[in-house]
Amino acid sequence: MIAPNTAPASIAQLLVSVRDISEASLVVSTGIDVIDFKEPHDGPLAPVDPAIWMSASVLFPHASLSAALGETRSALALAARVPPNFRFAKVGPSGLQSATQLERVWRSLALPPNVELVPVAYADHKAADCLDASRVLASAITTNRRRLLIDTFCKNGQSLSEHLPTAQLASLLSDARQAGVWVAFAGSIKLPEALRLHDCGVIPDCWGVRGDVCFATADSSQPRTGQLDVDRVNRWRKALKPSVGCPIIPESGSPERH
Ligand SMILES: O=C[C@H](O)COP(=O)(O)O
Repeated sequence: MIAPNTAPASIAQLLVSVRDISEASLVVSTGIDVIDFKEPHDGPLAPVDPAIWMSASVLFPHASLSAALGETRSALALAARVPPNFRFAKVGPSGLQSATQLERVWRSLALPPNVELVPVAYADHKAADCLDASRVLASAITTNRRRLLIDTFCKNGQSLSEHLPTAQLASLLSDARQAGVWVAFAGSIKLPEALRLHDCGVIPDCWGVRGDVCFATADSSQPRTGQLDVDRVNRWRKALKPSVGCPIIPESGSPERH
């Protein structure tokens, strides 16, 4: 077992990426923690149409909502359009090769005051032409960010732990925990892989999934472009939180039903 220096969270949150209101409606009552809007056909963090964000902000006002904003150019263009009651906005670092560049982009995002930036690090950072996860984490810590999502840039079926060995994931988690940074793991992660990491004591604060909660597609390397399968979402939710009922639990408040 690889034990991070500080105690891991025993129950991780679950973020599920959806592409539209109909998929969001399917998951809102499943007990997942974050509903993340992302267009899986267009890349690792592609934004959906901002009109979908607006509808979600009205239809699911009590859910923890997240928007993928893409990489630098689209994130800068879209940040101000994220609805003020969204909780998170995820921004990718591709093409940013220095901490100075990365931190400048983060600073320049005109997000509404209560929408928290979730900086993203790519496990396959060379393919994304950017800093590696430990350097993105270091920037997050020095600029007092509270969140980090470690994802994969290439969505070709290779998962997070095929790019980063378990010991490295444990070390990133340990460094993040010591600095009080919440970490989500994503990147073509399948439930058995998450459970294996749990068994090793490598437990992030949150798991982010898309491909593993979709119906199979004709192209097995692209499961994330399939249709969302609520049974698979429930399988993840039950595996992570066997005793939790159906509420979405805002981090700062008490459970609320929808
Ligand atoms: O933020 C999480 C991602 O949407 C995960 O997507 P994926 O499981 O298809 O890599």
